[in-house]
Amino acid sequence: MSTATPPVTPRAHVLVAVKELHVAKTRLSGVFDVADRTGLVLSMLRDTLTVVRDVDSVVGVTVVTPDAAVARLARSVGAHVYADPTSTPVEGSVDEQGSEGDQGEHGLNAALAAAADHVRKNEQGVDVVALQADLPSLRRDEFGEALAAARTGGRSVVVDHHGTGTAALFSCDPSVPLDPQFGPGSARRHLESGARPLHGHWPGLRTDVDTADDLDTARALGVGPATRAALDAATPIAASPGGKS
Ligand SMILES: Nc1nc2c(ncn2[C@@H]2O[C@H](COP(=O)(O)OP(=O)(O)OP(=O)(O)O)[C@@H](O)[C@H]2O)c(=O)[nH]1
Ligand SMILES: C=C(OP(=O)(O)O)C(=O)O
Repeated sequence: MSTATPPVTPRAHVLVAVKELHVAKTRLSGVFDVADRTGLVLSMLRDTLTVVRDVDSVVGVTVVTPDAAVARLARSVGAHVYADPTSTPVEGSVDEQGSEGDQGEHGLNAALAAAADHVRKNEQGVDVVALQADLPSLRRDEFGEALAAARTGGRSVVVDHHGTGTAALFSCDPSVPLDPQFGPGSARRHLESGARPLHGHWPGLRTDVDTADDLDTARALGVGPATRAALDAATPIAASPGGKS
């Protein structure tokens, strides 16, 4: 009789954080007005979530946000919603909301850490991933390969295409906190805090869009259908007569 331990089927829960839309993508304010920036953020989020939810080992996706429109989009593509514990609650019912106690920490990393704790409390043994929300060129096979590479243990990171930011942060050991340290220069912080760099040719996964140059890079790689439609509908400021602001 075999005494071999059956292989553990990989199970990952992906966290995607999005701030209030009206203050999103400020680095694109010279290219698009706030309406087009909002449309672009939502379309990139839709494309990112649509790819990720179809990856075999992904058993759940949670969008971490204080924004009601972002929450509605998340639910429309089958994601859960976790309201930022550090900002005004999302209108209407949310799946979960950070407690008042989280008010002591602020911003993105507090929100992601709180959401990761919540997911791990409810889904024993699941791997947790913090993934950027602005990956319009992300491909299913890339994310599947990165997840498989992360599963070799512990906490790991996919560095972005600039070599300074973080495209994705993984913790594949329930005893290892995700410990998100996103923000400018986050790749160094994640590596210095012990995350393993994951090496793979994943251009779509590594191309998060924050600047006009990033957008050109993503366009060259090819973007998802929602992002393509948003870009086709947008009016770049330089192209409009008198310039929109
Ligand atoms: N839920 C949540 N998401 C955040 C917060 N701060 C930033 N984010 C998200 O984290 C990612 C990186 O944030 P930033 O680079 O600061 O914001 P951005 O909108 O991408 O771009 P800029 O405004 O040009 O800096 C984006 O997807 C943001 O929407 C926060 O406090 N809460
Ligand atoms: C937040 C980050 O990146 P960006 O500001 O480019 O979205 C990051 O790389 O940690």
